Amino acid sequence: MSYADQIFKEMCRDIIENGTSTEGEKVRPKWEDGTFAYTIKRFGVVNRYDLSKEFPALTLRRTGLKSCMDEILWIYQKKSNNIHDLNSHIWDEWADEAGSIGKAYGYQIGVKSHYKEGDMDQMDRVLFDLKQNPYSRRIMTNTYVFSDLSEMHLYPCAYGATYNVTKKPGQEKLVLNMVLNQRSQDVLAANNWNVCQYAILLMMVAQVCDMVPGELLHVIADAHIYDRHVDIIKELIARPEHPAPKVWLNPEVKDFYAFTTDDLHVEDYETEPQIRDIPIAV
Ligand SMILES: Nc1nc(=O)c2c([nH]1)NC[C@@H]1CN(c3ccc(C(=O)N[C@@H](CCC(=O)O)C(=O)O)cc3)CN21
Ligand SMILES: O=c1ccn([C@H]2C[C@H](O)[C@@H](COP(=O)(O)O)O2)c(=O)[nH]1
Repeated sequence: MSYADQIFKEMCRDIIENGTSTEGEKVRPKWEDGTFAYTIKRFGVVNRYDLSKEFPALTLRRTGLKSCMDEILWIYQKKSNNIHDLNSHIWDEWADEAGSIGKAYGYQIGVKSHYKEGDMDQMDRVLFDLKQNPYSRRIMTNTYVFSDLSEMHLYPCAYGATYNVTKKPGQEKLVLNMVLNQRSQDVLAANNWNVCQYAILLMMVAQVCDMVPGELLHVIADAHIYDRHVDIIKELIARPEHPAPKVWLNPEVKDFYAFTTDDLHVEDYETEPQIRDIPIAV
């Protein structure tokens, strides 16, 4: 059975049983009808996924893996902050008339910094370091740039990815691991979405650096279930589980900038029915 389902079920039970309600607190997001969107929240959730064992897709309902990858390419490969470069509509509510979400996500990944080897943006620096100095403990991206927050339409939620390489005795290739730091997580709408996204990013980066993907450690400060999602979550975690799907990338791709969603292959992804029209707090 998919390990991601078990982690998800345990996390949701923990939030419902041991979390606290934000009702009555001053909260930011609202539902479409203007009422405040309260949550049950749990501070400090840490989940660990081992990509060498299986891909961390939920089978309790289907995660749109191609759409996940499309958003991750939007941020880390196209380095775009414009929804016209994205094939899904998940960011529409946060875009202005020109389609921009402000100086968030992809914009920050594309900002160049000066290094002694020359000027590089955040993603190029990660690829450079992993190839030149793989055992460095300084390989990361960060989109939570304080000086630009006032120009972001939504502050980055999954804001930091730290890459860390391990050398396993007897194993030919180096293992690439990642810590994903997230300050805020809408568990129903985006937990498995974010997990699968960064799993795919880790697989892409490992492949172009001739490494194998290892562990993805997901650190969440505020893991929450919105009030209008609680009953949906209760029904979801009562569902049966299926085995994890087989997910792989086209092995021919050796350049990070050459990947497209056509290079993602998914087989045997058996799931419980999709939940349509999940309300999103804006
Ligand atoms: N309240 C809230 N939750 C979020 O997850 C979220 C935000 N706001 N704001 C910015 C982005 C947008 N995100 C979203 C928005 C919508 C879906 C959503 O409707 N997902 C559908 C499937 C969409 C698809 O496959 O194309 C789902 O069934 O989960 C997911 C993530 C994640 N982020
Ligand atoms: O990748 C994402 C982006 C957004 N979210 C969720 C987490 C929160 O529910 C909202 C953002 O609201 P804040 O008040 O800024 O925390 O969006 C997510 O889970 N994953």
